Amino acid sequence: MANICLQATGGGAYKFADLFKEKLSVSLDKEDEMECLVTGANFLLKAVHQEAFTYLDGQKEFAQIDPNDLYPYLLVNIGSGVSMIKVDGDGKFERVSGTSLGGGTFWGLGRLLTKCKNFDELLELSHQGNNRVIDMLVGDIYGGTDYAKIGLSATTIASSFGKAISDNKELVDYKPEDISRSLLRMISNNIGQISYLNALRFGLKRIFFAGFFIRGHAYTMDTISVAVNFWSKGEAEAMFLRHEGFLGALGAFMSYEKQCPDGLTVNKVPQRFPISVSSAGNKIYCSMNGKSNGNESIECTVYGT
Ligand SMILES: Nc1ncnc2c1ncn2[C@@H]1O[C@H](COP(=O)(O)OP(=O)(O)O)[C@@H](O)[C@H]1O
Ligand SMILES: CC(C)(COP(=O)(O)O)[C@@H](O)C(=O)NCCC(=O)O
Repeated sequence: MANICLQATGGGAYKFADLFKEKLSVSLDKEDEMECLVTGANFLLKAVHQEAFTYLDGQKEFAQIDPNDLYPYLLVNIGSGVSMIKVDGDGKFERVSGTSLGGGTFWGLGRLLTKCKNFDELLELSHQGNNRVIDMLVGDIYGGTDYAKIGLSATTIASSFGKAISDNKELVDYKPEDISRSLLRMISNNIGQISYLNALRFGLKRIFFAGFFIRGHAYTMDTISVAVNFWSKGEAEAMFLRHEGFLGALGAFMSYEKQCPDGLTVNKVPQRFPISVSSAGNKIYCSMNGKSNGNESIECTVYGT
């Protein structure tokens, strides 16, 4: 069997390399995860029409991104954990921060606390939940009133899951949907806050949130947006990417160009839309056809030799 080599990234490219080789005779060419995330994000933000959008109060608004005025920005990738990367250009970046409280925390704690069998079920539950049942609000502490002097309204979460200490209840007394909702808010709020602080630290105006954790979920995006808005006192805005979960894969895919400059003719994107990233005989395609209505997916096809 011919030896196929695939560009791969992330921990899995290391963890499963032997398995791919043994079972499929496929070699994994390991591409750096941060580099791939940045390459993927830069490509999408420059080439895809209506890639970035804001999301607040259920309103999705596409952002006009000028490819010539993209940098610097903060890229926040929420996978199992969270990486925060300051991006200054193509291939120019620094991972400035991160947090271990990420998508894995939401899914892991959620699984333990609710017995949900999969991520989608847990996410779905959060739709119906009410976090006030479990979260301790400022009003719970201040007898129903705001703490206006320091800018905290009665409905602000004072302590995530804090009500569980005073309720004399057991886990079984809480509804899984309320637990899921509190958990989602806790994780999303925390990520939003740390991201904003890092943007502030480096004077970055734009924060793009991506990663498979987001999954276009309204409440997740809303919570992150509110957190960024709250902590920045309205100065900063969270932005999301339509192809949020595929930055790394896209970056790894695009590294074919770097790996095989002679054997592959990769066309530069001639215009922002429609996309025709690559064409290499019968080896690689990355295309998005037709007029954009904001809902297309990008198709990437890789053929081994
Ligand atoms: N169908 C799903 N199954 C499991 N996790 C999912 C799913 N959809 C979204 N997620 C979220 O994505 C996270 C993993 O993101 P991913 O980018 O794949 O991380 P990693 O790079 O660590 O593999 C999970 O921790 C979970 O929060
Ligand atoms: C180690 C990782 C880069 C791996 O990426 P992931 O698979 O989570 O997408 C990421 O989980 C991470 O940045 N964790 C946070 C570590 C920290 O800064 O505390």
